[in-house]
Amino acid sequence: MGSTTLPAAAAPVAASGGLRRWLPFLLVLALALAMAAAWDGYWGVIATRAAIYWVLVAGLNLVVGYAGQLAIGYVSLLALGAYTASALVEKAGLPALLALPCAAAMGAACGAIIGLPALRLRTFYFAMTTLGFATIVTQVALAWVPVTGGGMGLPGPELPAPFDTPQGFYLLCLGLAALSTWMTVNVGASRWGRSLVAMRDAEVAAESAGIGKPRLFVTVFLFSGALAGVAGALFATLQSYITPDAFTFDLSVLFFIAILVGGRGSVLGPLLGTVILTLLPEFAAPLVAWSTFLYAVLLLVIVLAVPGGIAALLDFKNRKPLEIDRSVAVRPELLREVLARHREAAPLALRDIHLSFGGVRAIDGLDLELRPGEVHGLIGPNGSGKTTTLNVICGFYVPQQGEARLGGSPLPMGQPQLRAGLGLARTFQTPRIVGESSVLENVMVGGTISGAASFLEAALSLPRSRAEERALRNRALLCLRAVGLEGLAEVRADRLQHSELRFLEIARALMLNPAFLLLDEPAAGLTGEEMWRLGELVRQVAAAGVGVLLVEHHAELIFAVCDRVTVLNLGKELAAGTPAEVRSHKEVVSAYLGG
Ligand SMILES: Nc1ncnc2c1ncn2[C@@H]1O[C@H](COP(=O)(O)OP(=O)(O)OP(=O)(O)O)[C@@H](O)[C@H]1O
Repeated sequence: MGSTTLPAAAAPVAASGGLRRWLPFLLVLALALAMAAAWDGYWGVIATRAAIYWVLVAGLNLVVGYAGQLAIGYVSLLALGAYTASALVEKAGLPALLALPCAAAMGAACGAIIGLPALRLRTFYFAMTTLGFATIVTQVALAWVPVTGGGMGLPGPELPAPFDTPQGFYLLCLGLAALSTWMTVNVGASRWGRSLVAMRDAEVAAESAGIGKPRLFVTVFLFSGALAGVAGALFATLQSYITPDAFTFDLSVLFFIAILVGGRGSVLGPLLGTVILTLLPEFAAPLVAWSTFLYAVLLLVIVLAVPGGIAALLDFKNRKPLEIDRSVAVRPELLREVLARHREAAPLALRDIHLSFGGVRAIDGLDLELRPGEVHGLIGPNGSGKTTTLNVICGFYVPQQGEARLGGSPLPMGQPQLRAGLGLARTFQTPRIVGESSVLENVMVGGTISGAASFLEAALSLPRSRAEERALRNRALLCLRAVGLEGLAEVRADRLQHSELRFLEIARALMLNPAFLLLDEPAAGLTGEEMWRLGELVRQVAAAGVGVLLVEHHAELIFAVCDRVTVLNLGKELAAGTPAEVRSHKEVVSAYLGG
């Protein structure tokens, strides 16, 4: 049996936290502190502006870079934070330092409002709603003269000592920027960050892992809105006087492009992107009227030349070549440990399921029972309804008729994100993975629902969140060892071969400690040897008490590993029984197996 030799790039998994993760940020912080020591009035203002912009971009990065939402109108939240703080200080006499948390609260509330359409709208449609919101904020700022001062504007809050000098204010902004960085790095490396990226690149896999979009998105929009509100209050102080003209569309574009230039799913990249874009106009002062044009050119260059942005340029470890001739060596004996906790053994049954797509009867009165500890094969010609059946069980399709039961309870139709909690795990006909994340991170997504730490606990890296992350990581490594991929744990998943992606998906599904494992054509694209390793793995999963549904075209694999087989034809059961019974069934032989 071959083995996955460790490539240089995939040296044993080192703890990814620690100094290595923080070193680049500490370097940037040291430079920023050196700036405060050697204070220069002109560059000091620019550095202060960069720090303020970063407070906003750090939160926006979770929305745009991690969750992949095109939120291009975030200048509106900057404006709301600025006006909230300025009006509270100027009109209500609130102390300036208390105005900061009020601006954060306003930003959070409006951030959630901006974010709600993202639950239904995608790509440009969502982008347009954020722009629409920005227009509304500007119009209200112009029209609501008693509070905002209209076109005349308002003085920004004046902070008390020690923040009333340019250096003092710079250090405050720097401190808040450092705090935002620390929190967003923590979030990015937690199950919250992985869930956002999984929603962005593999939504159905995320839902199958039990990740609920509404709670995830609302939390992240609240957080990023709060940071934008704080940035707005600081911006108002920096400007000393605010009018609606200060919150231009160019500023919104700057925030957005800083993330694209920096690279998706990274914090360091967008941080450097923000610094570069804040400095750029200073070096190109004569071209200030061309700033929008320059941003557009920069964006085009990045998209065409370095689609992964600064983060991709800095990703040295994924540049090293992987060994080409590598094979997956499964270790089924580890499954006893992976699947140690047994759920209550109960069958999963479909009764009289009917599902049509327009005139196409994909499933036509199907009964099917999956039993714990058995491998149940589902075979049939192309288009016979195998994947549709799997999607009904997983809640992605709602049948027009029939019911599903898990043990004694009805299985709710639809709601795929609730299946993981019921112990149903699956793989996909075409592997659904997050290409830009590491193999280990992809597998960790499968265990998301085992975590209980809140978003805030993750952001502040509190003990429960840290302990859960450690446990999740160790379990993911164990699952990877079981499927023979531990040597590739730190490699970007999109560098894997097709067969490795199949095993990666199985490792991710095993993270759930499932009661039922549903495999959709897991042997497609595998070599003969890999297919038999897969068969060995599947048998051992069932031996651990898990019910397996194996949708396959490889008849020899099905007959070798299944306890029972159902053959579908045109959405109906053509035959069912033991492999020997099905193999000798006349109609099966003529319709599917061939003479
Ligand atoms: N979302 C959909 N919209 C419309 N028709 C669909 C949809 N999903 C499946 N179908 C149709 O339902 C029928 C069953 O498809 P299904 O994918 O379940 O077959 P299958 O047995 O898994 O085939 P294969 O072995 O090729 O994967 C096919 O005629 C297919 O075209």
